[in-house]
Amino acid sequence: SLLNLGFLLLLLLIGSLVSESNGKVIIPTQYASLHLNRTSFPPGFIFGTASSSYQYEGAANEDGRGPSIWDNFTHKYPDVAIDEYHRYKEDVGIMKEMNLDAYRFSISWSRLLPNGKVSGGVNKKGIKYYNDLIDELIAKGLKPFVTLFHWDTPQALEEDEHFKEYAELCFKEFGDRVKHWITLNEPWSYAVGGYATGYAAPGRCSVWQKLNCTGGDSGTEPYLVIHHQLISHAIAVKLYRDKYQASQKGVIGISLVAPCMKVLVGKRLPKFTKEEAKVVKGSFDFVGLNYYTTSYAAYAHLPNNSFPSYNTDSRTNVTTERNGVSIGPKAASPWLRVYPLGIYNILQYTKEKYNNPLIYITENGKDGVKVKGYFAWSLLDNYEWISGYTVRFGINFVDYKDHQKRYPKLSAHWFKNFLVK
Ligand SMILES: N=C(Cc1ccccc1)N[C@@H]1O[C@H](CO[C@@H]2OC[C@@H](O)[C@H](O)[C@H]2O)[C@@H](O)[C@H](O)[C@H]1O
Repeated sequence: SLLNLGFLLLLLLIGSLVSESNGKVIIPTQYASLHLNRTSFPPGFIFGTASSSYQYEGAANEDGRGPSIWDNFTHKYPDVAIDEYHRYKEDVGIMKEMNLDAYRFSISWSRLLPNGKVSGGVNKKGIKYYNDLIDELIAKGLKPFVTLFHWDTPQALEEDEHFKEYAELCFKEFGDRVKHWITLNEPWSYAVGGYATGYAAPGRCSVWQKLNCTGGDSGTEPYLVIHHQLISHAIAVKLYRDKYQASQKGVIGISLVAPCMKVLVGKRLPKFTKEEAKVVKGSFDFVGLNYYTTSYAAYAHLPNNSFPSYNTDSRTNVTTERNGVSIGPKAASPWLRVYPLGIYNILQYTKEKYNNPLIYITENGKDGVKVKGYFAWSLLDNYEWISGYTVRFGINFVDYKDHQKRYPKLSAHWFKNFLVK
């Protein structure tokens, strides 16, 4: 089924990319004859789509939601996103219509805890929204896969850390029906975008890099942020395992992209204490892998007197081409090339290096290992962080000029037929 999953990703990517540009999908002949459908996958294999609260919900200042660092970073934009807060029933209907099995979404921390902490008050309307969404998914036969943190830190918390009590609130309020928890989405992206390059909220980096940052230290902060995210993740997993897993019978993991970082950072790399290491080690029932693309990496010499920065620590120059030849067909985003073999490679690497863990592809994906599920990013075109609405990752089109109306792209039709039970 590795071959099948490889072609699945390729066809979905081609379908979603080609159809958005000119409406026609030309599946190369060598794939057109593929009788690919869900029966090519093990029984119980989960097919879903993924989203996140800040990119989908909108209702940014409605029903008691507090500001997140992204509201701050984008100066209150987007208020609407794609309005899933008001249209979730319609969106669950689209998932049902597409024969999907599951929906991966994230909870807005600042919608539940507008001031970031339980002591600051729990927003009952926020609790109600997620109960309504979870109940609607289950009523339509879809499994909720819930991400606790998808980058939208409550602005009130920029100063300190209360992830554990937020996680406990979610386990208490939703854990009777949510059986798949993802603590963090891509801690690497959050730390690098937010603290090494400043391209993402809260927009910090070393001022000498001239990347429009107002403050920060790209040589130390990205590592501290990842370090504390991993500890927060592990503490939440320990809480779930100690207090909730026996009665609620769910599983908990983390969604990662796959950078590798060791010796080069030296003493700037924060150390885990013995107690911390004990809690972090093995703190997952499954690994969520987010795969988008693969790039070339060539050695890049760093002049001796350079200031330390995450951005140069790997001593590599990452490119999409080698000797003028692209690694794969261009996709909608400048950094994205279609390279299905990359998902095979990262899955095999994860299997061999991390003792063959259970894996869900939580954003775009593939197989050859214990892969239990595949979530396409994304169900709908949405607010794509620093690219706003200029790139479209949805397998359903959203008409931003006509009240966020949803329309299936050709890839949605293809996926629906692939998923017929
Ligand atoms: N976006 C990332 C990781 C990343 C970070 C900075 C630059 C490139 C890629 N990961 C996942 O990719 C998805 C697609 O990412 C888009 O890729 C193209 C970029 O131009 C755009 O800004 C980004 O949102 C996001 O919507 C999900 O929320 C996120 O979990």
